[in-house]
Amino acid sequence: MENYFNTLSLREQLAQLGKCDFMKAKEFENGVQQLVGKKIVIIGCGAQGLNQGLNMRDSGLDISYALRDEAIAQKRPSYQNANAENFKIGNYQEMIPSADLVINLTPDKQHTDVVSKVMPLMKKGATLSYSHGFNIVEEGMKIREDVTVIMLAPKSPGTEVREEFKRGFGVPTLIAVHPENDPQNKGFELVKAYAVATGGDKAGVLNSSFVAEVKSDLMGEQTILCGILQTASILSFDKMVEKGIEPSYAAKLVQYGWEVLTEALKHGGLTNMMDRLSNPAKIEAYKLADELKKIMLPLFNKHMDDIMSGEFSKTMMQDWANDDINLLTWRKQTEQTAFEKTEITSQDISEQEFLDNSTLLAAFIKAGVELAYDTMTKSGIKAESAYYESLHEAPLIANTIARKKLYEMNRIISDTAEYGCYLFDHACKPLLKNFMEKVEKNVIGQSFSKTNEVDNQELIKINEQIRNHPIEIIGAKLRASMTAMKKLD
Ligand SMILES: NC(=O)C1=CN([C@@H]2O[C@H](COP(=O)(O)OP(=O)(O)OC[C@H]3O[C@@H](n4cnc5c(N)ncnc54)[C@H](OP(=O)(O)O)[C@@H]3O)[C@@H](O)[C@H]2O)C=CC1
Ligand SMILES: CC[C@](O)(C(C)=O)C(=O)O
Ligand SMILES: [Mg+2]
Ligand SMILES: [Mg+2]
Repeated sequence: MENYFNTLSLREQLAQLGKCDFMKAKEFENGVQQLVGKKIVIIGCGAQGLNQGLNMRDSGLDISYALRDEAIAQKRPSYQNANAENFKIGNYQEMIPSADLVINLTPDKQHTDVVSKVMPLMKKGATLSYSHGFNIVEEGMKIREDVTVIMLAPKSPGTEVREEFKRGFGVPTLIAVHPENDPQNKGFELVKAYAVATGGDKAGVLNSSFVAEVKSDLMGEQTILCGILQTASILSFDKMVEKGIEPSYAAKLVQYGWEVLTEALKHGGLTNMMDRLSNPAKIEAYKLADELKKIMLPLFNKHMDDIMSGEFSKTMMQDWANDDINLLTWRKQTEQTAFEKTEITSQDISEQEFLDNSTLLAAFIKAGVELAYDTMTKSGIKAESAYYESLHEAPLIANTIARKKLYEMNRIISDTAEYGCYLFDHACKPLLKNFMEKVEKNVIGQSFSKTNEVDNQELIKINEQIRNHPIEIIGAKLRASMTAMKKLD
């Protein structure tokens, strides 16, 4: 098997990377009809498997689970997840031959093995689905010619796929049909119905390609979504403690600060998030973000280049072949950080106090979102996709940190995202050493506004620059169609 993207001509690479059509509500008029009465079998019942299955069943579809024999025999968490929700469960031999749609929601590392086992059992003309295109694009997996291959990629952790659905909303979703596997020309209608069943149509669906999904998803998760949040959490916590802020207060400020800031981001973009700061703090956050962008640009470019060339996937697959030695070591190290181990204070912190005392966190979000968006769009990824993959998803990841810090984020995201997040984090922290040495507690841990005045002309210029960044333009357009978006409880 060879990297599919690298086998394409440049023309075809650009065409697939640039495929990204924002779908109108009326294109979903048929609802879930195409899947009603079809037997849908999900393989794996983890972060995506469980939550997509629950949404699809609530949408009136026939959902059951195929688990590997040992998961059933040992009643592993996947079995317990499916069983507790009263889903029908069986092994591959029992479940796959009668399935019309098989949804592979096992970890990316397992896809070649799982798909190779499942493919001979699939009935003629059935459909196989993925939620991330790594196996097809980076590993070059070939699927039987009679099988239709589709992808529905929620731009969200699995837990939030469910939470947003329960709120009557959804998460932005990329859908695609693999051009090499659509023998009956039915993939598009099926995957549209699948998007309605998971709730994606309420938040925004992009008709995209496997290639565009993989290259943008890997970039978003490694940089702004998980990498930046991890790096900035650890550095900000350590800085506060070094400057004498009570550790339990510092831990709480970081754990929940991301959620407060990105809730403002979700509803009104960077403009609204920055407007929620005091004017002196906004100016300071803007300046810090500018510095951060200069320092981190080469790292963002490196991640994008390595993702595009296949270098990233090659090194991660070497780790797979090496029993995940790097992933497991880095996971353990993250569990041992002082931020992770510090109990949070029971003291109440008001929403405004979170905003006032987190100028540096706001700067990290602004720098990370704009850099991720700019790097992706300069590499051929479309604006809508880059927006979902940076700004819109950041709050959904922040929700996981608010539950149980970085442990929860890294547990909920895919192993692929977790690996890329650590890779970024380890390269980023040393780059930020000099920057962090200059940081004082007036930008993290305490309020900036008390001691500072505002130059009106400077503020006007900064407001204009924040509002006119291209991500704010596309964001306002996309959010205008998110009429069902709800605020956090
Ligand atoms: N995590 C997320 O939120 C997101 C994930 N995705 C994509 O969704 C897919 C699923 O990821 P995710 O939900 O994180 O996966 P998980 O890590 O949650 O694992 C899913 C399930 O796979 C089963 N599994 C593990 N190894 C095997 C194997 N060798 N054979 C069969 N089953 C196995 C596990 O059950 P058991 O070990 O009990 O058999 C587990 O319940 C990936 O392609 C990922 O990139 C896309 C968007 C977001
Ligand atoms: C951000 C990580 C992710 O891509 C996701 C939740 O969307 C993943 O692979 O888990
Ligand atoms: Mg993703
Ligand atoms: Mg991912």
